[in-house]
Amino acid sequence: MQEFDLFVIGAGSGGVRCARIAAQNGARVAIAERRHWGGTCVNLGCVPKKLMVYAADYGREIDDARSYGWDVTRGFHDWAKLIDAKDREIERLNGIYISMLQKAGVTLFTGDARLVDSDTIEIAPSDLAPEVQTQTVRAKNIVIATGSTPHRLDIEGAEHAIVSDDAFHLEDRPERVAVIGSGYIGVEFAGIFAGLGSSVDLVYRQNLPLRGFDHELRAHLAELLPINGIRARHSTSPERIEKVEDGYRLHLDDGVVLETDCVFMATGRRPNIASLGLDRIGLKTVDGRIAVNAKSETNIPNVYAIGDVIDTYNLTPTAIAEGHILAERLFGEPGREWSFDTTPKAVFFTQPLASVGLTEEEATRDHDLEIFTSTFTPMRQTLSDRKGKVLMKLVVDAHSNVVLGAHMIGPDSPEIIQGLAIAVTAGLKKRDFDRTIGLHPTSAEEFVTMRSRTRYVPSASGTV
Ligand SMILES: Cc1cc2nc3c(=O)[nH]c(=O)nc-3n(C[C@H](O)[C@H](O)[C@H](O)COP(=O)(O)OP(=O)(O)OC[C@H]3O[C@@H](n4cnc5c(N)ncnc54)[C@H](O)[C@@H]3O)c2cc1C
Ligand SMILES: NC(=O)c1ccc[n+]([C@@H]2O[C@H](COP(=O)([O-])OP(=O)(O)OC[C@H]3O[C@@H](n4cnc5c(N)ncnc54)[C@H](O)[C@@H]3O)[C@@H](O)[C@H]2O)c1
Repeated sequence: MQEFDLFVIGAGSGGVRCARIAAQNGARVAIAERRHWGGTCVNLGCVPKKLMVYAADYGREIDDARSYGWDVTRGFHDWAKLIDAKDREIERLNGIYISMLQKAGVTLFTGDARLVDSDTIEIAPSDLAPEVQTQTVRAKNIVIATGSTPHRLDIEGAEHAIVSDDAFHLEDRPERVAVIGSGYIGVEFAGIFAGLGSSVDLVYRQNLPLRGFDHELRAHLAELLPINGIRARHSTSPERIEKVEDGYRLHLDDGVVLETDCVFMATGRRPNIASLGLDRIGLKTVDGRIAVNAKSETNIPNVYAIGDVIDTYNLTPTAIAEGHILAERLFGEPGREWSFDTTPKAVFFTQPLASVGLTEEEATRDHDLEIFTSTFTPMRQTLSDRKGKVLMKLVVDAHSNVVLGAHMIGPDSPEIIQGLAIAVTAGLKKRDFDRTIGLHPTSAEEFVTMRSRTRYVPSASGTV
């Protein structure tokens, strides 16, 4: 039987990084993948999503170019061509992931891996390689990096709905789409479909989209939805989906019935733990996720878990960081520190949103706050008369002057907030922002020229 120092289950963002760094530190490493090399981000997540966001952006840019003197009209968008080009790019990336692992000396297994006991793994044939023989191997350490899968609501007719995995492979673009859920995926795909010409309804339970983001940003996003051709159906939940001759009817609990060609459930994801044989070794789970401590350790010595399967941050850079730290701790020099608390986040909507640090609602629990905001029309939109203002916001501790959070909705906000994430991670003060000279003319310079405080917010706990 083959034996390894480390066996990684799942070749996604976290697993690939963990395997590569461990192998580069001299460990004998193997990795198993059952579906697609590179995992969700590369195949059914960040990468294809961003390519589709770009596709939608081009349509608007063609419209706006006319105001700048270009004699162009928005023609027909060829959905099949986009999907084909996207698939070719992803195939290229799959190859890069495979060769990167091989170059690092990692042994690759294609198939469905499960635990036989705490140091034995069985790899059975999967859809990616139905012809392979079942194999059993041994490993001193096992990392579970199996990611997550879209969750479907348990309502009548749920089988008629698509989830994000399907959205990347639709043969045609639906003319009418009803998106359920206003988290990351719901908001991003509402923007993609509307941008490409579909008629979009966004159905969500709360009064504002994107729970968890800064309230002021969420309110601003709610104003931008109709400007971008999206009908917000807020404060309502889906009851059932009915198949009708020319599509579907989505029945909502406020009595509204939406006629649509496609119901898209963007209602969260669940960790992939079902087929891993966790019960067999007594591995502890909590609410469907693998329970780990701050060192990615499970309750079974030498079995670790990272990424979406632990359901903590559920982002690619955090899965990568967890994999890297773990590999260095097990086989190398534990080196760098990573600041998970200041993980920046972005939602790639038509006017993207991005945030780093605390929201006003989070910060006010323990801090007296000074809030700085700026709302303006970006210069690029002035000639084109495109609607939709930029909102920028700094959340500052009133006593220490430390910038606790930076938030923005508007063009290029993810690129701008990535830079500001360094400042927030470094604990810089508002006066450091103030002494920074602007880069003109940009939208970003507004972050260093917000001089007048918009409001003072005393701590909600009243104890500061
Ligand atoms: C539509 C969408 C858009 C997203 N956009 C972004 C974004 O813009 N930015 C961002 O930071 N994050 C984004 N994410 C989230 C990001 O993709 C995930 O957080 C990230 O991929 C998690 O990495 P992971 O390694 O934990 O899991 P994954 O990347 O999901 O990898 C897990 C791998 O394990 C394999 N596997 C599972 N079980 C087994 C088994 N038993 N045997 C063998 N292999 C197995 C799976 O096939 C998969 O390839 C997006 C997600 C989605 C769905
Ligand atoms: N840009 C990015 O970084 C990015 C993009 C896409 C996905 N992701 C990651 O993938 C994860 C999954 O994305 P997601 O959008 O599916 O999940 P999410 O948790 O962000 O949003 C889920 C949505 O479904 C709704 N919902 C859940 N149960 C419901 C019910 N019973 N009835 C009605 N509505 C219900 C929620 O209210 C919410 O609006 C995200 O949390 C994020 O970590 C990140």
